[in-house]
Amino acid sequence: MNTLNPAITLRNVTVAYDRHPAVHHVSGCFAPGSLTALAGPNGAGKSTLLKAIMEELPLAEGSIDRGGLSVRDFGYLPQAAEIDRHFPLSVADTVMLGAWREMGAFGGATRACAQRARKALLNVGLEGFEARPIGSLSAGQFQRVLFARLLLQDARVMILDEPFTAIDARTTADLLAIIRDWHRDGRTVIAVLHDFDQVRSTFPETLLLAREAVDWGPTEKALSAANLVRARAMAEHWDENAPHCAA
Ligand SMILES: Nc1ncnc2c1ncn2[C@@H]1O[C@H](COP(=O)(O)OP(=O)(O)OP(=O)(O)O)[C@@H](O)[C@H]1O
Repeated sequence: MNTLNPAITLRNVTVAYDRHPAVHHVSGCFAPGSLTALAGPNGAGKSTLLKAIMEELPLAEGSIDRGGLSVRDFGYLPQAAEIDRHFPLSVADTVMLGAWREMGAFGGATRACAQRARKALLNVGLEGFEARPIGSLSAGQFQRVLFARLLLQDARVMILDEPFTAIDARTTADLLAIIRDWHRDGRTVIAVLHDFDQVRSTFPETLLLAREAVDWGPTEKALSAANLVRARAMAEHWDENAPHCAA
């Protein structure tokens, strides 16, 4: 992995659907090599913010500085519900998609790449699953495959949207260990999480979002009782039809 790691800086980021803001005036910086949980109530704008960072949604206002990297340099795990598992792809092919840049558009899988895919599958506990169609996997096994794909992609920035939803404790522990390894390697990791115990045990930084940033900094401070009460109160008063910048 290239050790030159960029900061991702948000300046007054506002994202709206049909002119109704889902993320409002968020500013701050994911420092190089930081490990940040993105937390907040349902509808707080967490997925929306990740999609904006990944350029899947346009900004209504503000800017995002990716430190000279393109989103194609980022590893991205969308929410499970957004991933189509009906493609007739094998586990090995799915993992090797993580190396598409090395393979080129028509290059096909190199032997080295297939070897790395096997190693990545070993790392996520799926040795021997190479030929299985992805449609036949359990939710937890499929999540392991997606982590193997990220391992192959070897990106300096990893963006994960609810990586542990509907995943059992054993798989969650294994995948959290991979996230800790990424952090030790100096990668920048941002993950949407709902389990505050997981956040407190593994994520040094937290952005607590309730459409606006309630707090962004060291996890213990960001997830203080007062901040959580504030985030919940903000969620109770959301007006889904509020116009852009009414707040
Ligand atoms: N495609 C869309 N069109 C219109 N509104 C949307 C769309 N996607 C999300 N929203 C709205 O934007 C707001 C933020 O949604 P988002 O999915 O970003 O929240 P979240 O914090 O990720 O929530 P959760 O914890 O429930 O996954 C919600 O009010 C949601 O209804």
